[in-house]
Amino acid sequence: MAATAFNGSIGALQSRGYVGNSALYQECGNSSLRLTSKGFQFDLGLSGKERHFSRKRGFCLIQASSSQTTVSNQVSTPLNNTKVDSPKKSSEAALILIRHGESLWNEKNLFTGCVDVPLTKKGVEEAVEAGKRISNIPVDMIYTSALIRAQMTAMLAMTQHRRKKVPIVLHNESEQAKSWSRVFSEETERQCIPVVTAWQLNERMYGELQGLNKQETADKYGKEQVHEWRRSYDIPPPNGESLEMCAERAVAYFKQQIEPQLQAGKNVMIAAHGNSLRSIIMYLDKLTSQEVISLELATGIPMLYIVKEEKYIRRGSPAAPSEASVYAYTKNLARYRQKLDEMIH
Ligand SMILES: O=C(O)[C@@H](CO)OP(=O)(O)O
Repeated sequence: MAATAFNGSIGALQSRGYVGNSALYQECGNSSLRLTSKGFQFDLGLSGKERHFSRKRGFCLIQASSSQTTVSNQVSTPLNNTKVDSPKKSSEAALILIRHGESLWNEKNLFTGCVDVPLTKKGVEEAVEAGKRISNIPVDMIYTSALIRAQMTAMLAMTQHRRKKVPIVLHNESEQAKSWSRVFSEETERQCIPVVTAWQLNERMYGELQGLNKQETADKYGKEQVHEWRRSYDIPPPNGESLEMCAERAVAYFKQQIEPQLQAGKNVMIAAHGNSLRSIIMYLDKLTSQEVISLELATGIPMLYIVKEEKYIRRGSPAAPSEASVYAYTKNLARYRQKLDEMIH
């Protein structure tokens, strides 16, 4: 793990969220302190009180925490020898994926596919909870499927966002719809998050299984056959889409419409479905058709990726809004967190 120079105090690191509940401080030389926290390492120049603190304790472990961290050692440091405060253009971006909360047909254990079923009360609560987990992560654009359960999830999640920008569904289906939904204030537009709805992100079309009970179908056709229909890569359910067919539209849409936004540094949230997201994750994580069989997504759990130099770095699910380590992933996120804190306090 490479250490990096940081021009600031320990307090500054703490307030930016790089140092959380547990950190290993180690003196290295007269005036510097090496700090290891959340899989990151920083060399701190010390002055006065801080030098005294480190001398006194030498090598110490600060109070351990119960909060889990999703940082992995893949990323050595977010700072790259740059001051956190100095703004620098970067094409790093955050990508949040959320499978919709529980729907009324999830609850009844029915194959849903492209049938447009709303959320249950539990699904609403899951979406709100998901929103809390990502409430500190910047969102510039939202993509949802054309189905109400994904749209409800996105909107409910955004009610929890600290930045309080207003998600606005774009209506580009006709020239009239476009012109009738125009906003005439640039300032108001800046306070909005465009929401693009796309059928290509819809759940995989389940064909003649739509509306059938999953357990009864397994009893009738056998557990293995039903598992093949539900999870295999290239075997479609009767008259429906296989995951491969679903990927042909969902991943193509992701590459054509969403990837360019990420490459331009926009932070994107996608609210979609078990199988359309499985196909996108297969692309992001370069999973094989064998590996994707065991990929299962829970309802209402946000997953974070950092997009850096055209690579997707999976960061798992932020455990809580106070999950400080999320902001150590990129300089932009660190700056955003700092600004947000300044705005709110
Ligand atoms: O019924 C569906 O549309 C999907 C998602 O709920 O089910 P499965 O998990 O079987 O792919």
